[in-house]
Amino acid sequence: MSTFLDLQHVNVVRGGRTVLHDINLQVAKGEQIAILGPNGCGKSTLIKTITCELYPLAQEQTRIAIFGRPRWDLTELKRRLGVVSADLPGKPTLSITGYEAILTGFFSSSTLWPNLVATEVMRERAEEVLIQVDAVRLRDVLFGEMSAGQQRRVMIGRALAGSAECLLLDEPSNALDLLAQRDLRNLIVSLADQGTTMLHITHHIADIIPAMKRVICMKEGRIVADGPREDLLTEANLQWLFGTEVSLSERDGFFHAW
Ligand SMILES: Nc1ncnc2c1ncn2[C@@H]1O[C@H](COP(=O)(O)OP(=O)(O)OP(=O)(O)O)[C@@H](O)[C@H]1O
Repeated sequence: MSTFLDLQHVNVVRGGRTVLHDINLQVAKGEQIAILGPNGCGKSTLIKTITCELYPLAQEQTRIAIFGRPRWDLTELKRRLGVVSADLPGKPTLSITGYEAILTGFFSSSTLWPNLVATEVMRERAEEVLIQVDAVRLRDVLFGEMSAGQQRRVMIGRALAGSAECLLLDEPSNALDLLAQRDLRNLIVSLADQGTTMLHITHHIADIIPAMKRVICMKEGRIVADGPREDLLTEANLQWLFGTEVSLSERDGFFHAW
């Protein structure tokens, strides 16, 4: 199986402090992985390192390869990686429709600026994506008038439109109500069924869908465990990871923690 990501001995500094320590991580194309860890342990920093928004310290042993390549044109990399977070997109996105928001994925832009002309092929693909992410009803709704759950759905469509080969999901279910969380989870299940490579950061254990067979645990800037979900989604491990009492139950392959 070919490799999506290969990080070796990666250290990242932010604000003068090392926040990622000696990260070693290999991800094959087609894998679906959950990343868990307490606030501030470096999960988002890891995603930003993969998207080349942050760079590791240049050290002798450090290696970073994304889709097998150490160097990237950032526009091309942005197209091949679909990042979806809970952050509100910029102001220009708020006044475009769901359909237009999906089209912006082809240009990695925040809106359809006048110089960006969508081809017929792009338009057809955007219509397909609306169906793929079950957002046809949001086609003509202004992004700024959608609920947070609807916006997340369209943002996943935007990421997929540009033919992203890997989805990097950074706590996309934050601030969603129970129904929107479930809808988003179902969408992630269907994308996993289609073989989409995914790295999914979440604080909601129930978001770690059964297809995510590999779980990575981070603590204080380090990967402290990387293994099968059945070994790591245990009360003892989550208690140790988060430093608090955790009760866990399982139903239909989904875990619930409280
Ligand atoms: N812009 C920044 N400048 C300096 N330090 C930062 C910056 N952003 C984050 N950090 C620091 O980097 C460390 C890792 O932060 P990061 O956001 O990657 O953690 P996280 O695991 O994603 O947290 P959370 O679960 O709260 O989103 C933290 O100590 C944080 O304070």
